[in-house]
Amino acid sequence: MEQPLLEISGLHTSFDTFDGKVRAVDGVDLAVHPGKTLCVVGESGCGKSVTARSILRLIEDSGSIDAGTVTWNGDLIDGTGEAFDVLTLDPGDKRLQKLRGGDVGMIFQEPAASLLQLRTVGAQLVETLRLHTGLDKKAARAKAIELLDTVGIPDAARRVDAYPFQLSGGMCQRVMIAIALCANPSLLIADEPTTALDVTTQARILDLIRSLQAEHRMAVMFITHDLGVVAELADEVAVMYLGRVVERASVEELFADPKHPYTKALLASVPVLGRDRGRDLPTIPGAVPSPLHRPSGCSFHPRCAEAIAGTCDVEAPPEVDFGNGRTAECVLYETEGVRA
Ligand SMILES: Nc1ncnc2c1ncn2[C@@H]1O[C@H](COP(=O)(O)OP(=O)(O)OP(=O)(O)O)[C@@H](O)[C@H]1O
Repeated sequence: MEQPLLEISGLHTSFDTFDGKVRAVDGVDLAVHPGKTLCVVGESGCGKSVTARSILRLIEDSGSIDAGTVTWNGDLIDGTGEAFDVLTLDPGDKRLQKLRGGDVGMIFQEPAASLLQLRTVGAQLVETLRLHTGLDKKAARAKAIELLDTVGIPDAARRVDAYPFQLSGGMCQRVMIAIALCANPSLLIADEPTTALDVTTQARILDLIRSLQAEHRMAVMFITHDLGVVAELADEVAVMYLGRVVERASVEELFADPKHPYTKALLASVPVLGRDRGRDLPTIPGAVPSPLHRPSGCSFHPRCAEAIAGTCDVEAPPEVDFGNGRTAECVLYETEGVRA
């Protein structure tokens, strides 16, 4: 397979809280390839957002990235420089600024919280454009209007002077996408960007991301708990549970032959039209435990339908490597693959 654009290895991120140290991300390995979409999926609280924010070191003061590497190969791939570890860069390093909002665009779940409410969308776009592209004010404004038009904002020449509070949630999300795309990023990190939107707007935004990706060969890391979105968008999938990636597979393999009992349970809880009407869908018993009270052995064992007493509650599960980038962290496959 082609060299990854971004490689995360052994990432540990934690937060200091009154109740103790929360190990939100507890040894994550991931790779995103140029032009491909990696979907990171899992229930709320599994560490998806903290993983995404750790990539650009956008972690609150109470948090710290304790270990791991985040290797950016973008400059190596496009021939402008070397690969480097984002986590070891000095905070003032130009490469970090170039990544944030430049080579890596980010869109978040709540556009209203990410956009400045008292500045026009045009001003926010122009500022980002000037920072990353060096355009003068007039050219940046023209580009801002063009971008708003690209993301499907009707009457962009007028809306460029609107304030975020004058726009609908779907429009604000499109503005966020326009800002994220300002500098033609090689990677777009999208953290549940459509969760708060109605299904029609959601479908439009997914279409938009897909078409922009096809045009620019942009890689996408898409965080979601919605397996319907995964089926539509993903090339590769990483399933996260309690701060770890418990299964990695191509989207076809994941849906056709899920390995980890957690993945199986997630898939079983999605309705299938024509099959599940009038039937109760299985749900995963219990809830994701707090990382403060991590179960012993395999973290999923208290909720697992296939847990083996005396093993899964005692021993950390092995990471089994099935080849071709497919892995599962589960003792059930110990004899099938190679221990990674
Ligand atoms: N600033 C913080 N202080 C303390 N704990 C935090 C902080 N941010 C996140 N966490 C904890 O880290 C864990 C992972 O959170 P994260 O937001 O990454 O999960 P998620 O899988 O993205 O969930 P969601 O889909 O709800 O966003 C959770 O237990 C969360 O409570």
